[in-house]
Amino acid sequence: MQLAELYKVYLANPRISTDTRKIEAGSIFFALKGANFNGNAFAQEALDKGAIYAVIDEKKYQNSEKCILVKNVLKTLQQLATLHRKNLDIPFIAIAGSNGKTTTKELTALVLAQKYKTFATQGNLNNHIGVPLTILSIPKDTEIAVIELGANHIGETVFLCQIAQPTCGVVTNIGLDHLEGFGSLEGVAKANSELYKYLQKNKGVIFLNTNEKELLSVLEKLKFPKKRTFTYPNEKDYLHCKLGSSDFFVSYENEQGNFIQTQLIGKYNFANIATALCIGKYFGVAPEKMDEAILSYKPRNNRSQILHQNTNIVILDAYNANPSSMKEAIENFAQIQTSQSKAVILGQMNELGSYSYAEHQKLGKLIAEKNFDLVVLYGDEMQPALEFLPKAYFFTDKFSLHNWLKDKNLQDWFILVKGSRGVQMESVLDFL
Ligand SMILES: CC(=O)N[C@H]1[C@@H](OP(=O)(O)OP(=O)(O)OC[C@H]2O[C@@H](n3ccc(=O)[nH]c3=O)[C@H](O)[C@@H]2O)O[C@H](CO)[C@@H](O)[C@@H]1O[C@H](C)C(=O)N[C@@H](C)C(=O)N[C@H](CCC(=O)N[C@@H](CCC[C@@H](N)C(=O)O)C(=O)O)C(=O)O
Ligand SMILES: Nc1ncnc2c1ncn2[C@@H]1O[C@H](COP(=O)(O)OP(=O)(O)OP(=O)(O)O)[C@@H](O)[C@H]1O
Ligand SMILES: C[C@@H](N)C(=O)N[C@H](C)C(=O)O
Repeated sequence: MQLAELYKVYLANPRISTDTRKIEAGSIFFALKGANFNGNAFAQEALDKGAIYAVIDEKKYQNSEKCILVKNVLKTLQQLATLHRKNLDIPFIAIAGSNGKTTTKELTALVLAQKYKTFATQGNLNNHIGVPLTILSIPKDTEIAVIELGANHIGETVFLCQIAQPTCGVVTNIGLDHLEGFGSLEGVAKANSELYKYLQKNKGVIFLNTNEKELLSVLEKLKFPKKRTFTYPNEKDYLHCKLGSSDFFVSYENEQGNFIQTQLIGKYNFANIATALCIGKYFGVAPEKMDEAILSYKPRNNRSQILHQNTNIVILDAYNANPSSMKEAIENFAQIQTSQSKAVILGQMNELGSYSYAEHQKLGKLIAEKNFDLVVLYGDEMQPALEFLPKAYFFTDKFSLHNWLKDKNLQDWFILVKGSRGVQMESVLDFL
């Protein structure tokens, strides 16, 4: 079937499913191929469960007129999203960068929703499949879209830009994430500059955190026109961060000179808040409405959450980890004043490739400088950190870690839990 024809089918039934385990009746099923399954094999099941069409790319599975045969299902999904985006004449704000994309995206969407019908990426659906699915979920009456772009290799951001066609964009920061794929910090900078280059070519606007020196140097090299850059802080900047030491939530000073206490911890989250306010200001959202929006945001899903776990207070920051975000989280944890004993329970940082040894070693050094009362490390790749931490407890299997924590029976501790997604450090919660 031709793309234009498929687009008509989509417009009449604008819901897409890719998974028969959570299929929506009335949706069009796209049979993707993945590491574990061939989606084509689920086409019939999708139709049986209420999908109105199944888009497949293997003829042998075409056993009804409801099966639409295309050359490549993934490419078709991406092309359909590109076409749909072209037909949405609204601002698209792309959020890229090493750390803080999802939080910045959530805050920005809440701020913009005070004035516009806003649509934002759900959860973390930010890759070559997630971005097309996001775009194909955008309702017709949407006035503004906030789209997260994820990447772990060079070329991926520009590819996603061609689908999402952003009119504005933010690179949150350039840090040491996904070094295996990006190759180096320069690689991370190059990958993120793909968004800037796209916006440069298409006369877009960028929102810039001028505290991020790496971003400034990328822009300098690109000679991005200043008049299309909306920055913070600037001369008239009204935002000041105040990190209380007794209450650890981030406060900021608003235009009226009042301190707004948010539900977010960590100075790093101030940058995310400031970006959202900067974008809101650009789009004319009233300052008091923006404050309301920021105040309402409470992080979920393992991202810098504060939990009261029996008698312990836990900062659960186990959504992901890389050298930059680990450093921020540890420094923030160290500066919080409390009478409680402090423990860090940290899982290994994934996707660091040849940097893994040295970066885990550096992490060990940083932790040692902070003199926490208890250090617990998990994962094979954490081993080099032990060089600086002779008293740390180290585990390479979850069963032993959990049993040890259960026996230790920590009471009235202040605990930071962080690690890469792959090591799922949130599992320790049941033993705290
Ligand atoms: C293809 C797919 O969507 N897979 C999801 C699926 O995985 P599963 O292992 O079960 O199956 P397969 O992938 O092999 O299956 C192929 C298809 O068959 C379907 N199917 C399977 C069984 C069945 O009974 N019925 C079926 O219909 C199946 O649904 C497939 O369509 O399920 C998993 C559990 O829900 C999903 O995790 C898996 O999703 C994959 C990983 C995915 O890419 N999903 C995107 C929608 C997405 O955006 N996911 C984000 C995470 C993005 C991310 O990691 N971003 C990175 C940077 C980008 C890196 C990029 N280069 C990359 O490679 O991704 C970042 O740092 O932010 C998310 O889920 O949060
Ligand atoms: N501005 C920031 N600078 C450094 N680290 C940050 C920043 N914002 C968030 N983090 C850290 O990153 C973790 C994940 O936050 P968030 O999900 O917002 O980032 P992300 O870039 O979307 O991550 P991912 O690419 O994995 O989706 C947080 O729990 C926190 O530890
Ligand atoms: C979860 C995914 N978005 C990510 O950031 N992965 C890195 C490698 C991690 O989990 O730390």
